[in-house]
Amino acid sequence: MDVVTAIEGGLVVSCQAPEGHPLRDPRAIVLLARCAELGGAAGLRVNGPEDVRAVKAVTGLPLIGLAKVPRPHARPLITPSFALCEELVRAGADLVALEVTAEAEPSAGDLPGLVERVRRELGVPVMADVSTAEEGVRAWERGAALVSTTLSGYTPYTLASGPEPDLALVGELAALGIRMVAEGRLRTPEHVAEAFARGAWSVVIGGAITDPLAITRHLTAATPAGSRR
Ligand SMILES: CC(=O)N[C@H](C=O)[C@@H](O)[C@H](O)[C@H](O)COP(=O)(O)O
Repeated sequence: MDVVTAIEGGLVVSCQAPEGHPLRDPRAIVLLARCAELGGAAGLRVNGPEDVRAVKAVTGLPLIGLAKVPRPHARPLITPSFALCEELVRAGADLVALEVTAEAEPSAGDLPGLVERVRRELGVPVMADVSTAEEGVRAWERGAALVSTTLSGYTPYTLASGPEPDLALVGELAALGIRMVAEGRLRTPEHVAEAFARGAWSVVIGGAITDPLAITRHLTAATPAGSRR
């Protein structure tokens, strides 16, 4: 079965940990991936060729690879070059996630063109991480197999969108026939059900599953001791 079909109607778990996080170790990412697989995940989303290679060695689940490129005083860009896509595929990614945003385009170049090129030259489907409907439509028209709401709330022109996932964007683009992935700030079964009710192809969840540091902080803040800190 192809990777896009394999994740239809399922949960993809994003197993990532940034520099400085206690789980920033490929061995820890592998353990998170194994938990996700045992828990019934339909796929995995993994950052960087090193982690992709490590996870690929222990699971048969469809593997979405991305490569975050850090920037000073700004969020990292998601896979902003063909060379990074090539590395991810060499490491075992079945599908490449790359951003198609107006924010990245001035430095990264023609991102819808990159979608097309990756599909044609590397022979893998592309998940376009976008922040607006316009970006989603541009990516879809140039051959993205999936469009994900990953960056809604993270580009300067969408920062006002708040703590909830942008499920309205899922619904808006799914209504146009675009294969949509709901990603970013999903935390509850209700978020998951709502995403599918609005036409999502699949959902991606990261921190709510794979970041015990953030979950602990969130819960300690509700304790008397935590709120005194
Ligand atoms: C904005 C950005 O760079 N998002 C990244 C994309 O890969 C990851 O840091 C997120 O964890 C992932 O999108 C899942 O989202 P959440 O962790 O909210 O469930």
